[in-house]
Amino acid sequence: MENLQWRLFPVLTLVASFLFLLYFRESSELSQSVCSLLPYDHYWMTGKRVVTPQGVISGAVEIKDGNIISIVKAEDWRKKSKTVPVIDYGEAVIMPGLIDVHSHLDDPGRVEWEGFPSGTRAAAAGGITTLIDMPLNSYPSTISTETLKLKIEAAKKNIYVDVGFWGGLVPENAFNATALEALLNAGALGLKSFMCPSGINDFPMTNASHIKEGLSVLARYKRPLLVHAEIQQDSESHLEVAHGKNDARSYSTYLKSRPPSWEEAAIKELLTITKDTRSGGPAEGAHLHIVHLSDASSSLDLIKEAKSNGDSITVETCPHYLAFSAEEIPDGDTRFKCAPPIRDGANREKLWEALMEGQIDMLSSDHSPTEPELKLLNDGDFLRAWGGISSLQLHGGVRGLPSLLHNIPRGTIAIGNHADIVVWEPEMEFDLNDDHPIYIKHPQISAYLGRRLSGKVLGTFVRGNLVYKEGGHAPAACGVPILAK
Ligand SMILES: NC(=O)N[C@H]1NC(=O)NC1=O
Ligand SMILES: [Zn+2]
Ligand SMILES: [Zn+2]
Repeated sequence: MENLQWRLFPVLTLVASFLFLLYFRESSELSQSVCSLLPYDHYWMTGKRVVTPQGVISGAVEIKDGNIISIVKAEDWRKKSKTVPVIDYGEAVIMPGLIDVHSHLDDPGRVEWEGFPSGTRAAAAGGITTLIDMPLNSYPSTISTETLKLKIEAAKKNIYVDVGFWGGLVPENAFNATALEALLNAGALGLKSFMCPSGINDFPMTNASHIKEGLSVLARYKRPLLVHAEIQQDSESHLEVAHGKNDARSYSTYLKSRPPSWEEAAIKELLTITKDTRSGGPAEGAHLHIVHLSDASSSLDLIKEAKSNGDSITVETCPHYLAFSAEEIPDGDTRFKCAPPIRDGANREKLWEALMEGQIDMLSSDHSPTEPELKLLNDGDFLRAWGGISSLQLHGGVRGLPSLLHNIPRGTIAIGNHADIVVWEPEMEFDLNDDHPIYIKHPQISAYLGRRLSGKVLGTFVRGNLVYKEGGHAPAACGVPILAK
C-alpha cells in the first residue's frame, strides 16, 4: 500500500498501441491570469526526474501558450540564456498528467453525489489532467445528442481539468444506428454499456445483440466500446446469499454474491463478438475495452488469449483492486463495496503482475461516488449499500494510458504536445486523515481515508495553466470539453 504510487510508475512507459482517429476541438474564453496560479504563460520547468518517451532525464521543459515547445537535457540547459521565468522542481518527478478514462461525476442531475466542480478539483489535486466522464449516474444518462448537450453545458466553466464524455449504449438506442451516429457526431468519444444491472434504473443492461450492433456503428468511427463485463450466474453460493442465508454485514457474503464466474461468463460472450474485429474480419476497425477487471484468473487468461489471436481488445483495472484485498475489508465497511468486488490477496498479486507485464493495458479510477446515506455506513449492509468506490484525488496514481484517446496530443512530454503535466514526489508519505484537504464532495466515503499513502502532488498543469498546487486551485475553472469529431 505504502508504495502504491511508486509501484505504478513503470506503467508510464507503456505506449498507446492502437489507432483511434479522434480529433478534438476546444475553446478557452477566460484569460490566463484567472486560469492559472502562475502569472505568466511562457516559462521553463526544470527537474532531476523528467519523464519523457526516451526515458527519465535530468533537464528542463519549455512551455509557451499551453504547449511544450522544447525539452533539453541538464548539460545543455546550463549553457542556455534564461529570458523567461524558471520553476525548479529539484528531485520531484515531472511527468505527463494522468488520464482517467473512467469516472462518474454525476453532473448534471445528481450533483449532490459529486459534480463537475468538486470532481475535477479532486482530479487536479490527484494529478489528473484529462478525465473521461461516464454516461451514467448523472441524470439524464448520456444516451442521445440532447443529453450529451446537457453534459457539455453543465461542464462549461465548471471543470478544472479537460473532460471528455462517453455515450451510453442501452437497449433503447442500440438498434437505432441513426441515433448512435448522431451521438457520435455530437462528440461522444465512444460508448459504454453494462452486461448486468448498472445500479441506475435509467441505464438498463445490454445483451450480446445490442453490443454487436453498437460495435458495428463504432467501427465506422474507429471509437471504442467500453463494457462492464459481469453476467449474473445463478450459482449455489449466489442463490444462498440471495435468499438471505448469510450475514449481510460480512464482506465475505458480498464476495460470494458476485463470484469471478460472472466476469468470466461476460468476457467469454464478448470474445465471441470481438473475433470479428481481427484484421480482415467483418467488424474490423471496432475496438472493445473491458472496464475494471477484478478477476485475475480465468477472465484475464481469456483476454490474453483473445489479444494473441489479434482481437482488438484492451482491459483496465482500478487502483482499489491493487490497493486492497478482501481479507482486510472490515465487516460493515461498505466504503469498499464495488462491482466487480475486491477479491483476495492472491488475486491482487496476480493483477499487479499482469499490470507490470502489460497484459492489463491501463488503470482507471472508476470513481463512483454517491451520497453518504446510500452507503448505509451505519447498517453496514453490503447487499443493499451503493456499489461504487470513491477514490478520485486519492487513487494512487491512476494511469489511464492515452491509448483510448489516440491522436489527441496528450499523454507524453514531447514537443508540440499540450503541457499537461503533473509534478509530484512519489516517496513523500502522509496520513490521509481529516486534516488533509480532500476535494471530492463526500470525503467520508472515500475508501482511502485513514490510510497512510505515499506520493504527494506538488503541481498540476493543464495546457500550461497551473490549475492546482499544494493548498489550492486556480481561481477559475478553465478546463475544456473534449469532443470527438
Ligand atoms: N453505476 C455505477 O457507477 N456502477 C459502478 N459502481 C461499481 O462499483 N461498479 C460499477 O460499475
Ligand atoms: Zn462498471
Ligand atoms: Zn464505472
